[in-house]
Amino acid sequence: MTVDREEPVPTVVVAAVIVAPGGRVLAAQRADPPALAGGWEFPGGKVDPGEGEREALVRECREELGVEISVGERVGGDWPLSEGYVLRVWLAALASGTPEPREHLALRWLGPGEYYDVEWLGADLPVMKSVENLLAQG
Ligand SMILES: Nc1nc2c([nH]c(=O)n2[C@H]2C[C@H](O)[C@@H](COP(=O)(O)OP(=O)(O)OP(=O)(O)O)O2)c(=O)[nH]1
Repeated sequence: MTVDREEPVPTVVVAAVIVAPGGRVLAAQRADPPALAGGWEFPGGKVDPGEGEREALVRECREELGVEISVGERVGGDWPLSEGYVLRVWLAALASGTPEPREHLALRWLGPGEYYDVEWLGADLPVMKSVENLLAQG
């Protein structure tokens, strides 16, 4: 009998790529920690124990931006983050409200041609590339 060494379960970070008419996507500038402050990401955060991933996405967008979203299709699989964390990403649309930076330094809507105008966090740059391809397919 072989005994598999158990893989530690990674913490899941969920993020929403909120897409608005014209292919605009919402980027958010992190306020902390110091190592990440100033970098741009997609709104989201860690899934709480017992919470569903889409549920966490809706909660984080409510807390961070003051908006309600509807969650659409998944973007890719597990995007690598630092050790012990994985990033899972979904497309989303605004259902109600106007995003405001409650926890971020700033928000920016990036239209096609502007997708790389911000300093994306390392994990988010390939996500942006994948989103660009998805949106180009229509
Ligand atoms: N939310 C978010 N986090 C990201 C992205 N890309 C990326 O590398 N991260 C990293 C930054 C953080 O180390 C971690 C997410 O932590 P967080 O601070 O957003 O989580 P949280 O809102 O649950 O915060 P907290 O309760 O732990 O303070 O994942 C992204 O696109 N969105």
